[in-house]
Amino acid sequence: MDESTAVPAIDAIRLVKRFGDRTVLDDITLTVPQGELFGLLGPSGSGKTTLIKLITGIDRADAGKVELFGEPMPQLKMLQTFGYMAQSDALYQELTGKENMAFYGSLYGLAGKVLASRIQSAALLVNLTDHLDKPASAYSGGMKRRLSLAIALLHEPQLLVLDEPTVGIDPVLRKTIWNELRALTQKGVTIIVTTHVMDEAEKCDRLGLIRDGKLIALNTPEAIIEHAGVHTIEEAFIALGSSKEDHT
Ligand SMILES: Nc1ncnc2c1ncn2[C@@H]1O[C@H](COP(=O)(O)OP(=O)(O)OP(=O)(O)O)[C@@H](O)[C@H]1O
Repeated sequence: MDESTAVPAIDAIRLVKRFGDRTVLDDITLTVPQGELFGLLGPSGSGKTTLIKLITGIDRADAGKVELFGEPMPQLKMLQTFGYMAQSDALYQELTGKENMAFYGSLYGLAGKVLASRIQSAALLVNLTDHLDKPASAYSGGMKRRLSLAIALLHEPQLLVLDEPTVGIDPVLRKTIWNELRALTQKGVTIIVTTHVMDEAEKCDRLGLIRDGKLIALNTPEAIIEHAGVHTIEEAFIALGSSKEDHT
């Protein structure tokens, strides 16, 4: 491993985030090496999105720090480094799929033939090629998610930050997308993804289990299963990760 790949893609150190007097993230330390497919798993409200927002610099921590590729966050120049797919789609409803992609692509400095070819390949990946000329308002929820994913991929970032990317996407396409995510990591891209889908969690190189703002497990899926003394990630998640909030 050379010097540049030895720098972790994500280095989050002792992160604390409070909303009012409520501590939503409590002393989270997490290092994701380059090329890893890392999954964040946790009950609803456990703090996954908040952690993602601190990693991308969208929100600031009350304590602790985040570095991406050795650079402290937040930092404007780092915006080129990662692609972010938020939980809610930030699409222009009146623009077509292609126009949405062209708009976001231009924000990343893409233009001309390069932009056109990136739009085509990203659209192909998420199976939207035949729908590129429809307005986003005419897309289903799953199509909007796919368009958002395509946008996150457009500038071929070194790091992909995906907050529940496959919600509303059918199982066949989900599989295709996960195969592609794996292919991207094989090219050295780092991916951090939040998910509620257990078979997706099992595809990750390592998982972080969050509960009530604390990282309660951080390991490979196999090691987490073994440590919890169960047979599947779903059982491990229930054994380690269930909270009262989740059973209401
Ligand atoms: N801006 C905010 N102001 C106040 N509380 C917030 C804010 N953002 C998040 N929270 C609270 O922080 C906690 C963690 O929220 P977060 O969205 O990170 O959870 P999550 O694990 O991503 O949940 P889900 O799986 O449902 O998306 C929740 O209790 C939420 O209500």
